Amino acid sequence: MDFLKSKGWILIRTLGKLCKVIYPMGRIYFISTVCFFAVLAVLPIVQLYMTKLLVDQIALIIQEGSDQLRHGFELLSLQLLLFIATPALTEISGLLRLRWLQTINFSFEREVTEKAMRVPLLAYETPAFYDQLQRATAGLGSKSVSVLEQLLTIFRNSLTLVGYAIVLFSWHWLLFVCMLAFVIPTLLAHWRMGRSKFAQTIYQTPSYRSMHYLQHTMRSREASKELRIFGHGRYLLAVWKQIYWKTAKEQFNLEQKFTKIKLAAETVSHTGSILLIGSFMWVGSRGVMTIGTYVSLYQAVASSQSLLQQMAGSIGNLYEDTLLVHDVFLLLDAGEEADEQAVRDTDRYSFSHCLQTEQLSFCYPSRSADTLKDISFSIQKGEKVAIVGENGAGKSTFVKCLLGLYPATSGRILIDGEPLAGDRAVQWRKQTSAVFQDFVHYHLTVKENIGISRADQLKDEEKIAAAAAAAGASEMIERLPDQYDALLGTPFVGGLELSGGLWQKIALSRAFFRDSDFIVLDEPTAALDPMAEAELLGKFMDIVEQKTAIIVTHRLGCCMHVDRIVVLKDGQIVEEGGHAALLEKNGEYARMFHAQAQWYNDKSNVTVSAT
Ligand SMILES: Nc1ncnc2c1ncn2[C@@H]1O[C@H](COP(=O)(O)OP(=O)(O)OP(=O)(O)O)[C@@H](O)[C@H]1O
Repeated sequence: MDFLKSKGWILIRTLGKLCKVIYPMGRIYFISTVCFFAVLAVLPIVQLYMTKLLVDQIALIIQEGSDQLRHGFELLSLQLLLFIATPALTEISGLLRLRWLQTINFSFEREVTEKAMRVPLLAYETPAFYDQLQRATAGLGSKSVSVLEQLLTIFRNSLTLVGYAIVLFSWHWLLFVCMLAFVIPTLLAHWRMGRSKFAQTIYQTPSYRSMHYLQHTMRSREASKELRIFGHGRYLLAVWKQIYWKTAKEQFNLEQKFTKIKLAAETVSHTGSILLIGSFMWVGSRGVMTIGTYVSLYQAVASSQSLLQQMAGSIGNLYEDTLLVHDVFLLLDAGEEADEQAVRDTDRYSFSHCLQTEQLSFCYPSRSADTLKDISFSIQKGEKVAIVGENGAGKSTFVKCLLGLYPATSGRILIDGEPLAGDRAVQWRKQTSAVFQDFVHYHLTVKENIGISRADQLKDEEKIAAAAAAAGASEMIERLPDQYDALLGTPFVGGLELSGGLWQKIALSRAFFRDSDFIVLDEPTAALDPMAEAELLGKFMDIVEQKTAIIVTHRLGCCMHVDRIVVLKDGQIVEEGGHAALLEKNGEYARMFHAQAQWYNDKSNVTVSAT
């Protein structure tokens, strides 16, 4: 908000930057659009001159008779040409402009999307980032285009105005100066309105996000079941309605306030123009002016007044839109993780020894207390470790730190003794693979769902089939009508919906498809049936044989297969060791294990006693 204070400077800088960014996006369109605008700017002046010639010629024909007719028809032919040329040029320039604007829109949409994929993951933990992203999504392309259109309109109107100014100057210099003075109140009104509207957009962004969220929830497939069972649609609708009318009222009030100011300003401007035209009538009454001159002066005053009003509006809109574009440029200039493209495959770093953390602490930006506290941990290349602990212990957060997705708030994460940051973090991620708890259901084909973890190998059908087999998904895929080409997800025509467990198998296949040294599986069997879980865990060690693997799980049965178990509690490691050793220790792990085992035993007891 600081930049609201230094408004003029921001405006100039942002416009300069916008032109610099936009020019390379379509040089030909840029130059041709400017040329067309220049020609279209001159045409009204030519028309004004033509009107004067025609009116004077008609007066001559009335006075002198048919001798003057021939020249009159010549002038009419020119007038016809002008009538045809003006709309033709307008249409052609409109088409050119459309193509140019499409190019700009595409480039900016792509930039914002790429930016969203490149910012550090931690940005997604701050509401300010979502606000900025929402504004950018709501239209960097269209706002930039609007800025350009305003600029071009101002440029075209200025050129036309120069023509009118010459006509007015030719009579008296004071005429044009008066015209300029009359429009100053309107200009100030639009300028202030532009600034206020921008401030309102910034202020209302969180409300807009809330509205979008509520609308999405009420219309989404995910929430549709609960909405019908719990019937809370009316409640959500009422919340949405309250926010909608609050923001709408604020906008209406602002518009109402400025409508009054604009009307007052325009009244001043129109009164001034009428006074000027009245003065022409007075001069005309003294016989100093031809009828043609009177008509052209009248037209020059009326048209330049309308142009100046339009320009005042355009300047106000330009101001508002430029501030919004500046806000989006702030997002585009925000810090990024090291550039994935720049960290080339040839720079690929090979994990050879050990991943470790030294007194690692991590705090989410929205929280005051550390989620991970002072964790010192290491995993050797090839080792398989299970991380267990109660809900909220910090398991998922910890593995995200190990994957280089979150940076340490204090302490260090080291890969083969080197800190995990910058290029090294990007290089490290190229060697990692993961299945997160909230893995994505891509509404793409089965093949794409599996192969996008190595998009460059998407055509390797054998490898895709092998990854599916490793995750126990082959049989299910082969039963689908189009097998690996089947489209998943019902939102699109022909899409198939899978069960939760089958989606999880697809997510596992995706993780296995990626050639990675390090793999993290966060609750990989949560949605699997007992048979599928047993099958996956049975061959898990074979699948990850060559890899370093971490499995986060609440199903403690699978801990028997790993080399080491780490128990997290309140963001700290409280126990570490093998299954047997931890049971013998009779601590946190043993307590959790027995709680689960007892449940199975109790059930089996019930079954036994019942039979
Ligand atoms: N994005 C976030 N922003 C703020 N706090 C978060 C965020 N994600 C998780 N937390 C908090 O961090 C703590 C640890 O969460 P985490 O998901 O790492 O636990 P977990 O051990 O994986 O839990 P579970 O077994 O339920 O999956 C919790 O108190 C949680 O509320």
